[in-house]
Amino acid sequence: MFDEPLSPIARIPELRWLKNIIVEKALTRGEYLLAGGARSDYYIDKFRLFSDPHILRRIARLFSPVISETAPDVIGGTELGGVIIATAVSQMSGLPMIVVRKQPKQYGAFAEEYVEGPFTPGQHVLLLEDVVTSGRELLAARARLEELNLKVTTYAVIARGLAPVSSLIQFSLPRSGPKTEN
Ligand SMILES: O=P(O)(O)OC[C@H]1O[C@H](OP(=O)(O)OP(=O)(O)O)[C@H](O)[C@@H]1O
Ligand SMILES: O=C(O)c1cc(=O)[nH]c(=O)[nH]1
Repeated sequence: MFDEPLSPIARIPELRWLKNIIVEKALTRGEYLLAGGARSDYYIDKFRLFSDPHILRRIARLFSPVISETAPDVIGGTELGGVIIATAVSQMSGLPMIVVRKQPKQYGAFAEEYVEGPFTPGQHVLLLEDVVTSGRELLAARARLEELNLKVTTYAVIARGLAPVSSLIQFSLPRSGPKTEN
């Protein structure tokens, strides 16, 4: 399915690379309000990663063992960053892609719908998110798909909080450094 599938062992240095590239390119320090309402003194600016085609492609490849293990019919992406990841993974895997909006579209053929893209009830969706902190956005997106009778496996690139969500890496800073306050 993939041009050069990564074995589980090969993934370990790749995950080290992912952590290093986050620190090098995407980690910023300051006082931030996060999507879930918590405050944090660091922020992972994921678009600094996804805007680089080489980095995005390499992140997408990290999902190849996840796809082999879960065998989804469709890749799902959460608005906005999850859609970028899902698109890259769809390109890599050849699997079709659907998107889950934060708010329903107000017009057009999909008015009032949260989910766009072709699917069949009963299909298995691998729903991808970029960064998970509380898990609220990802679980809301998952519920939207389940309402449409889809089976869902959720997976994030980065989990930075305590939410019980599978992810490529769990990112945290040392205790003496900045941390999220919930
Ligand atoms: O786990 P949670 O506490 O729900 O927070 C994580 C959410 O925060 C980010 O969304 P944001 O609105 O920053 O991202 P976007 O730019 O991708 O829309 C991220 O993409 C998740 O959707
Ligand atoms: O929880 C968030 O809103 C969040 C944290 C983070 O580090 N990066 C991001 O894109 N969102």
